[in-house]
Amino acid sequence: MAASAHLSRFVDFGRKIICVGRNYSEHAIELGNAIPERPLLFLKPTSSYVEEGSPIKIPFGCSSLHHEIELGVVIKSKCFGIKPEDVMNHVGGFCLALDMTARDFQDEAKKKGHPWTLAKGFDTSCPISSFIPREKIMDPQNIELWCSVNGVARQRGSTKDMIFDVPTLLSYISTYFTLEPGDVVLTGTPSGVGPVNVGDVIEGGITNDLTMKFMVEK
Ligand SMILES: CC(=O)CC(=O)C(=O)O
Ligand SMILES: [Mg+2]
Repeated sequence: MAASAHLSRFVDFGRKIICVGRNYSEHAIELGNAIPERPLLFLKPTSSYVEEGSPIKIPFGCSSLHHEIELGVVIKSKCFGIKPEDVMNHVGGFCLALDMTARDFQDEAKKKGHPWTLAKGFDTSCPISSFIPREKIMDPQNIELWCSVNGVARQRGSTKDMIFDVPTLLSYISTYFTLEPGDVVLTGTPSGVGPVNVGDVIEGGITNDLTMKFMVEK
């Protein structure tokens, strides 16, 4: 099956998008958050997906939309309660994603102890790259991710610096959620997150490999 066909399958099937927060200590610190003792999870609806060629839209009432570049892991087979040493057998490949975050909504939710659903799950909050087959990424803990806005570097980080590595994350998630083909796990963002405005162009990439580009619109 062609790589792009695989991508449209996971979008069309409407599977889960499970996100990990605060998985890089520098990022947790830059936003004044504690380093988590276990993975911090939240969900995005599948209506948040946006592919290259379509814009990211600033949600109504948001005055601080932030980019967060992240490595995504695409699940290929159903599993539940899987050990870290076995869980990679259920990974079909990877993708690059932006966990677009309405930071003002999130700050308000955090203060009130409310969920992050609006801040993280609005339409177009999950821009996603083409599918990267598993064989192209031999070691998911040695990937350099970058993000720029209007050609100016904002984020650059290595997946070596994740607090919880990919097998640990997937195993933890599978303790509570059945992972299914087409599910995507966003593994958290390195430091350097920041605001974007109407007309900005966000580019993201994996060094020496894939790039993706998205315009920001009202
Ligand atoms: C503070 C956050 O928004 C957490 C998050 O999404 C992350 O990637 O870290
Ligand atoms: Mg994130």
